[in-house]
Amino acid sequence: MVLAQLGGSISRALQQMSNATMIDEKVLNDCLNDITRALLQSDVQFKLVGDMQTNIKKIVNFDDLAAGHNKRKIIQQAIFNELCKILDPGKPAFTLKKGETSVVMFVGLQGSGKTTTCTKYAHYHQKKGWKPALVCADTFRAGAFDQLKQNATKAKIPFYGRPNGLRGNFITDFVMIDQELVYTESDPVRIAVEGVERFKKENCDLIIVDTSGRHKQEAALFEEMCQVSEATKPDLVIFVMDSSIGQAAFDQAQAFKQSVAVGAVIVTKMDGHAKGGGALSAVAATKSPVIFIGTGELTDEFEVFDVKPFVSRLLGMGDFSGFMDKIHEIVPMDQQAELLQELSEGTFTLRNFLKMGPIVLEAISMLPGASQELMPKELDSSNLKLMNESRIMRIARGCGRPVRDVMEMLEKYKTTAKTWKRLKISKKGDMNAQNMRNALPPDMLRQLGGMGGLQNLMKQMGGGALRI
Ligand SMILES: Nc1nc2c(ncn2[C@@H]2O[C@H](COP(=O)(O)OP(=O)(O)OP(=O)(O)O)[C@@H](O)[C@H]2O)c(=O)[nH]1
Repeated sequence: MVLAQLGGSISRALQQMSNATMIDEKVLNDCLNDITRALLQSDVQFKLVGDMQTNIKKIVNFDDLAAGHNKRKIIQQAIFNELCKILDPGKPAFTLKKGETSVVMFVGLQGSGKTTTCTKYAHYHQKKGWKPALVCADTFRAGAFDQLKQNATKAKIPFYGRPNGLRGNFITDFVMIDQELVYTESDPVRIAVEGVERFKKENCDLIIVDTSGRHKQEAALFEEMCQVSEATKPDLVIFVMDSSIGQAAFDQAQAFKQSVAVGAVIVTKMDGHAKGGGALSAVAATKSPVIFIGTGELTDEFEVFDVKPFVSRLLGMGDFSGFMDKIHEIVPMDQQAELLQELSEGTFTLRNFLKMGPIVLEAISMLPGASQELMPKELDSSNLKLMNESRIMRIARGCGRPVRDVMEMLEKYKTTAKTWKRLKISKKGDMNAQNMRNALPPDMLRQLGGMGGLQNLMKQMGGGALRI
């Protein structure tokens, strides 16, 4: 997972501070230096890091803190808040209104994942009862229209666009497709307007306009993007950003923000292993909220983004509400009672694991102490006793998959079952602080401020007990 390394480094710095017998200015400075180093190594912009350090020092002023104050907690909270501040501009994104047509335009650098994300966004809203449509105003990249057409067809979403003619010195009006002459259009403004008008007539309530990828150095393409925006008058412009973007992120994002009215951000490829700090800087540059993240190439590998649970997860403190949402999403209604029964007994069968698929690992990664950084280590070091060699070979032959795949699946199952057993969720689906305490590694519990800190955290995350 992107930012896993940064999250791990910050958690370790906090952990070291927690281990100190007394928190004084030196301990705080050491902790802040470690965090600063980790942020800079992850490509977070220098100025952002400097501001963060200054703000934390202002909040944690040892002269002002009376004896008896829990300095450890105040420092942790200040770091948490500062990380949230980078990602949260403090204003909500435009919300689509049912019964009205909204036009949403996607912009971003080349290859950031706009076309893929347009379909994900449309599909997400389609599932929620919207009537979305896709318009391909990317006449620059050969194959962009075909990609959108293919994605849209698969997701059963209406689309509009034309195969692109040649750009540059030659503009052709026709191309041969499947032995037929097809009229092409290379003016993205015209296509965007035609598409929006058509879908307005068809009473679509969410019209998504995909545009070409561009860099700030490409003045003509930036001008073209402004023209598409002026012509279609989008209610919301979404800046799509690849999470692996490095140091150049801040300037690029700022250039987009200065040219069109970026109102929200979607960060893609969060399933990768990039450092991710550049993406944090770019989000800050847009001063717009992140609304979704892309977690894979598939259409439903897309998550609503919430700042606090995300930062909490990044720091290894877990995202309980996200965990429960995921479980709710992946377990069919009619199977939930059976699963609850198993969870209440602290058991988790292989059958259940297979039913839920690999996505369960994603859910497990939201639990405290189960950071993405740690999980592969756990998987690699586990030894499965249940299955002997001949059984594994037989399963591999039976399903026509390599033995390695079977082994990998069993290892994943074992890790999942172990975490599940530790959690022991009640039959009603409650996960109370006591259960959590049992599930947490002792170090982590100390870092959260003991049982009291844990109870507070659970309150913040949606009540003392969370329901499935
Ligand atoms: N792993 C992963 N891959 C992604 C994600 N989102 C997009 N991709 C992949 O990124 C590549 C580029 O995605 P596109 O959607 O074509 O990007 P684009 O921004 O439309 O590209 P241009 O139109 O050339 O600017 C494709 O291979 C996608 O499958 C994601 O969340 N995770």
